[in-house]
Amino acid sequence: MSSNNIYGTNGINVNDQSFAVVWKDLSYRVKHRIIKEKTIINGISGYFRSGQITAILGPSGCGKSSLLNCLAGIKKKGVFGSISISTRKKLKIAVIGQEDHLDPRLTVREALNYASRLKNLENIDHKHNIEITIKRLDIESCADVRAKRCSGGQRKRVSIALELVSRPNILILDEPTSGLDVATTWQLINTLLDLTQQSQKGQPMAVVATIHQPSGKLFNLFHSVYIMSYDGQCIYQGTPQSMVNFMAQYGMKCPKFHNPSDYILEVASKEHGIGKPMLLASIMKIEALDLIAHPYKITPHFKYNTTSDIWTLSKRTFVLSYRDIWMLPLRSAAHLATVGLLVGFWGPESGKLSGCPDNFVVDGADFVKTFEEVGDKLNENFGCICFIVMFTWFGAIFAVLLTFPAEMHTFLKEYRNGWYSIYSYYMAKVLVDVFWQLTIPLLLIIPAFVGTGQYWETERWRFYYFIGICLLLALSSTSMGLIVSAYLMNSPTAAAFLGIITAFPLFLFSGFMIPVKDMPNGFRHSTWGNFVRFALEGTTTAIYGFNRCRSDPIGPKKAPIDWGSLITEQQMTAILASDHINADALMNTMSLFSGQVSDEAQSVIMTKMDYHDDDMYRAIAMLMLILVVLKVGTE
Ligand SMILES: Nc1ncnc2c1ncn2[C@@H]1O[C@H](COP(=O)(O)OP(=O)(O)OP(=O)(O)O)[C@@H](O)[C@H]1O
Repeated sequence: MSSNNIYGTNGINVNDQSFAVVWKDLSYRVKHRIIKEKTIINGISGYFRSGQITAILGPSGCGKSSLLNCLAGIKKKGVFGSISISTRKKLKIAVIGQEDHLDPRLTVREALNYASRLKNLENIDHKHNIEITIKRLDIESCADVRAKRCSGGQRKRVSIALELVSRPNILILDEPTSGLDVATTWQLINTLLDLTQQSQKGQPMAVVATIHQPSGKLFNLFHSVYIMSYDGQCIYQGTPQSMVNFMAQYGMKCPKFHNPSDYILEVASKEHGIGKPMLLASIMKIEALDLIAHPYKITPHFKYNTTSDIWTLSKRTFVLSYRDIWMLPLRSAAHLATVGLLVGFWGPESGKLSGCPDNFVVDGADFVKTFEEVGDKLNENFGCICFIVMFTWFGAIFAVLLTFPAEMHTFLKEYRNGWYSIYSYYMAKVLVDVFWQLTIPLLLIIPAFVGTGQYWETERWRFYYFIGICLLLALSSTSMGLIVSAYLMNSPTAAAFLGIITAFPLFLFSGFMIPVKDMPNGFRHSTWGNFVRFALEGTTTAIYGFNRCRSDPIGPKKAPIDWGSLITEQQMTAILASDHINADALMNTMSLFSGQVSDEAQSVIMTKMDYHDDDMYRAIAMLMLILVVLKVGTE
């Protein structure tokens, strides 16, 4: 090994207390539409070690963030080469991305409290831990302020504090100084420097950060700098102080009074010609031949306390949901306002008619008129039930589509940093969601059911089944919302659009427009996955099925209708010849109606829609099945 070699075992020697991470011939390639494969990181080597802060610099788009993601294990696909570590001990890695993703609804102290409880497995004094962290990061002035009110610099510090509550061994930061003024940047880097010097349970911390164009003074603060060129290659690693000499060795003299970091960045972005970064990259490749890989692999290893995590996450999710100043009041107001519209539109008598024989046998009245009136009213009420079902679906899915994308980024950040398992997060979300889903939709379902005069007076169970089916639908739509949001987490507008668009096929094939039995084969089969169909089938059957005609309290029981006496042969001939009466529709409704004038009498709507009592149980079973499938999908 040559004496002036940057790498070499001396450079990264480690003792029992310290550790080093070494990457050799690391490449990162991604699929590309035109050139098939794009190389982002191009066979680079390097290291960082505990007790030091290593700054990664380079022109914009050279692959700094990609390198951090590879080192942190966030990127795995398309990563080639080796990343090794000098210790067998399990090290905690915390990654802080360019965006801080702090929840605006929590104060800094509250956020730290949840972080401390989620991240520390041991039973520690959380209050003490939080106070120490607040002092270390110098965020006393904003400790009791909600995150949205913190300044840019404070937000960066809070992000670091959230990770520090569990004392990570490696802290990886992507552009922690972006958007900060010179003084705040200086303060932040000094805080990071302090962290590397403070022992973490006997093990010093390693800090790696990408930095954009530091001042000369700031550049000299780093223990080690790692410079990348425009094409994802390494052109220098070492102390900032020795960089000028290193470059001068190869004919690249930093002009007097020129900031050395600016000069190497100019070289890195080929401002002084393409040959200079190529030359430095080749030299670094030769130097890296002496870089010795360590025997152990970095394997992010997280331990969880699932029960305690679910409890802490549930508390946090609950606090966040009721602190959302718009969502909860708006959702509640929308449900209540819709009840007003619904009752005003359909009226309190909407559900009174049963569609049973009693409705049609009115002494002295014109049968045809009565039948049409009853049929129309029943259809109107069927529309009312369909509206309740659709609103339940909409209300539940939109609440998720609009709120989840913001939470998703926080979840990903915390999950990747080992705060908790997906299972804990999911369970907490379900527990809290179920609470809201069992309460908010009820603001619409109960008053709408009672206000539109649906039948339940002597058979309360109809009411409970109706509510139960609507709540199952609300749970299913929430799960669907979670899946759509998760897939489209970077595009909440697309998620909301998809949410609106899916309403149409769900509604169209729910059986409201055309009874399922009358749909063409392909469409009919597709309705097996349509939870709106089953909710409509279940709720309608709960109201009109199960011998409603026998227990119908409206009017005294009448004798079965004698069609022959109601419509004489001459009348029938006249009906068939009439231009005013739609003979086909009349015959159709009459035939439906004649089917129920028996001991098995059932509401005409059941006959018309081809619903049977068992359909209610099938609807419940199908909604549960769809819910399970969607919940599995959510995971
Ligand atoms: N998955 C991907 N598919 C296609 N291109 C990608 C992918 N990931 C990164 N890139 C490209 O790789 C290059 C490096 O990206 P990266 O974010 O690592 O750069 P950077 O040096 O951190 O940039 P900046 O300093 O501007 O944040 C960019 O050109 C980026 O567009």
